[in-house]
Amino acid sequence: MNDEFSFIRSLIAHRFVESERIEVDVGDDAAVVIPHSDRSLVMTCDTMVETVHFLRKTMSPADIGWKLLASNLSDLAAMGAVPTYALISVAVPPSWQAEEVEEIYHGIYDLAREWKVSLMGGDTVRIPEYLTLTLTLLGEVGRGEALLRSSAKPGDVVFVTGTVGDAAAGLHLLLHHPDQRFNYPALVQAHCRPNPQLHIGKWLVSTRFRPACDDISDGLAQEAWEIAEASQVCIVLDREKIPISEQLLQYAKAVGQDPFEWVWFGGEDYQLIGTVRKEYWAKLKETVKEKGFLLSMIGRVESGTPQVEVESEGIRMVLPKRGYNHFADR
Ligand SMILES: Nc1ncnc2c1ncn2[C@@H]1O[C@H](COP(=O)(O)OP(=O)(O)OP(=O)(O)O)[C@@H](O)[C@H]1O
Ligand SMILES: Cc1ncc(C[n+]2csc(CCOP(=O)(O)O)c2C)c(N)n1
Ligand SMILES: [Mg+2]
Ligand SMILES: [Mg+2]
Ligand SMILES: [Mg+2]
Repeated sequence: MNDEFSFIRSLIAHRFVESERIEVDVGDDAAVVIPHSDRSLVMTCDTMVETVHFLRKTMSPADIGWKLLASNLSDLAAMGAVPTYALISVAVPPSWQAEEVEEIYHGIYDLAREWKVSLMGGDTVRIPEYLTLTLTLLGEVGRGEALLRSSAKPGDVVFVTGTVGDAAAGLHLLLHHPDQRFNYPALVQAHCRPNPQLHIGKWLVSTRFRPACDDISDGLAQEAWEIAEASQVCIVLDREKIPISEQLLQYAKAVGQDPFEWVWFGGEDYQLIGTVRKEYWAKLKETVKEKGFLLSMIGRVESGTPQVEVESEGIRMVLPKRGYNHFADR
């Protein structure tokens, strides 16, 4: 890598781009697109830093690219939005080769193609030590239709998509028992190649039930707390109803770990947690089967102190407001 500009050309050479609304493409000082006049613009941004979000031994370059876009798509899914355009900033240290960064872009493009996200530009700089990637993602949702953390109401049902805790168990496996990776493919997949729940987010908007919604990046407990606080309600989760995968239970047993540590506090599942009026839940559940989505009822919303409680065998306890926190040790 000895020329910034030819490096950028090689990165964007294979990009996915599909839009009739592009007025000025990559190559000028900024990109220009024509907005949809009748839809609201949704904006989000997430960063991945080597040593904090990945190590060379936990994820391949293509996995890193995939997950960078997936974590952003997941925030749009949580808003019920449809993704459109992305910008990527890469800060490359001397320890990373140009070809490896190109591999990262292949991972990004694989997922971008799936969701029709057009890469409209970015920035490329050097950094002394650790690879750092930031993706900014734009999307759209109907006016006033975005799903909010603040719309949970007493009486609502709490739901979650997929299974939770797998990504954290996968990380544990890749760090401590990498030789076991082929025995627990779902855990490795959950950590390295999460699937953002955009179909479900979009469908939730289309029902017009106005559910509350949040994506699980920092852990089920943390995200449930975020809904409880934003909506000023008490969320009561039923421990026995939390969807946990067979592989997570098997792996936890094999390595003598408490599965619930990953389930509650692990994070990076990129599933959705939300709440919806009780009378709409039955209707949701019907459609879910037809569509092949995995959606589980895991609790209820009550009035009272804004917090999260867990109920198990008739005993209720406050679930600690804990999850992944970048500054927890400061
Ligand atoms: N440095 C920042 N400057 C401005 N706004 C920020 C900054 N960091 C976060 N935010 C905003 O704060 C809110 C919460 O951010 P947060 O990063 O916790 O969301 P998230 O992407 O859902 O979580 P995660 O980062 O765990 O995926 C968002 O609206 C986000 O845009
Ligand atoms: C090597 C390594 N160590 C720890 C973790 C766990 N981890 C890092 S960031 C994060 C929360 C989501 O990030 P953010 O809040 O920035 O979106 C989690 C659970 C990892 N993935 N890799
Ligand atoms: Mg964030
Ligand atoms: Mg989020
Ligand atoms: Mg996020």
